[in-house]
Amino acid sequence: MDTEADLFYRQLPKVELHAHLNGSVSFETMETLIKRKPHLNIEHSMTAIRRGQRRTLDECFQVFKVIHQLVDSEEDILMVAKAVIQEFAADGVKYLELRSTPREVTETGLTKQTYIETVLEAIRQCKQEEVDIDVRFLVAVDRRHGPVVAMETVKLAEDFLLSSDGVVVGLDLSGDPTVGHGKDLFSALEKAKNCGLKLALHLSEVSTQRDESELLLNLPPDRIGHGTFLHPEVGGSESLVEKVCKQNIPIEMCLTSNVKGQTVPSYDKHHFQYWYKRGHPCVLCTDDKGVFCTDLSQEYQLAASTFGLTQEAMWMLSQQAIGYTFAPEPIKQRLEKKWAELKQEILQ
Ligand SMILES: CNc1ncnc2c1ncn2[C@@H]1O[C@H](COP(=O)(O)O)[C@@H](O)[C@H]1O
Ligand SMILES: [Zn+2]
Repeated sequence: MDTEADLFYRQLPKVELHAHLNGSVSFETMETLIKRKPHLNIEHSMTAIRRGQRRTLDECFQVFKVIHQLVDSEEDILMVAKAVIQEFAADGVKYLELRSTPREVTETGLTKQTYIETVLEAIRQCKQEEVDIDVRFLVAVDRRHGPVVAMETVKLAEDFLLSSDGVVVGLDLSGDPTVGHGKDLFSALEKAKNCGLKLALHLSEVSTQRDESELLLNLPPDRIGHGTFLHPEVGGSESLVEKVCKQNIPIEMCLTSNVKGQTVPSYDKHHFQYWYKRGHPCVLCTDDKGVFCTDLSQEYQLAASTFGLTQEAMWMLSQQAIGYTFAPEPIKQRLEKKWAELKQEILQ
């Protein structure tokens, strides 16, 4: 049965800024995908990491390979994206920045261009169906694919920035953090920034990325994903912390993802504590709600119970996230208004 706290966190209006499309596919949608492609012999246990289970980060990336086999056509992408948007809305998310890596699949005729178009179509259909959520899209660069692909992806993202009516707002850098070096991607990222794309970069997700983060912070990114190993206590450095603080770069924090992916040893050791205590901009996110079996309400509740934060403090945290979105000013004002209207009703 739901407790009063469960209800509060579900009702709390929320902003989700770090969600990978194919990592966000729910159990129910996965069921449909598995049934559609029985020849692949994929079981649920291969696409999600359940309660109490842990995986190495490397094993997490194997999971994405399996999911990509299941989601490989325009039809799949449309279904998955619509379902993910509806699920976030049902969880009380009022503003969502979804990110995904455009893929090409010869067998199904999928191109990177149609991949993005299909995600945008899903966003359009949800809007038309009056799903109560504002959705924007970040085109993702998979670091494993190297500088040439990165540059191509930036060009594609730039086209959509100009033609998507404000839906495409930025660029994400993600993929296995143990592969490649950010120095090879610097010029692509710089180009993206110069053409007006906002940058949300996975930084210092593992401990071996110190030099890379030092370099990429010079861009600077508009938001940081994870930033798990930036501070000196875990092998980062004062200089990294100083760069992040001076430029006041918000950090996207994904508690369950980091604990299940074992880059953080336990919830109470999560670096949210370090940055939150300093009053640094922090935003709670899910990362991959399907793979890690979570949702944003749960992440808020988890942070509150782990770090002893009041409902008032959690309200503040969700409201402040509006300021860290890549949405234009009028949208931010609309969200602020929504939060103000709901406050009396929800926060007693
Ligand atoms: C767990 N921490 C993580 N660290 C880095 N990259 C991650 C990630 N979780 C997901 N991705 C990135 O998102 C892709 C899946 O969604 P899309 O196919 O793009 O929608 C993964 O292949 C990886 O590149
Ligand atoms: Zn991520």
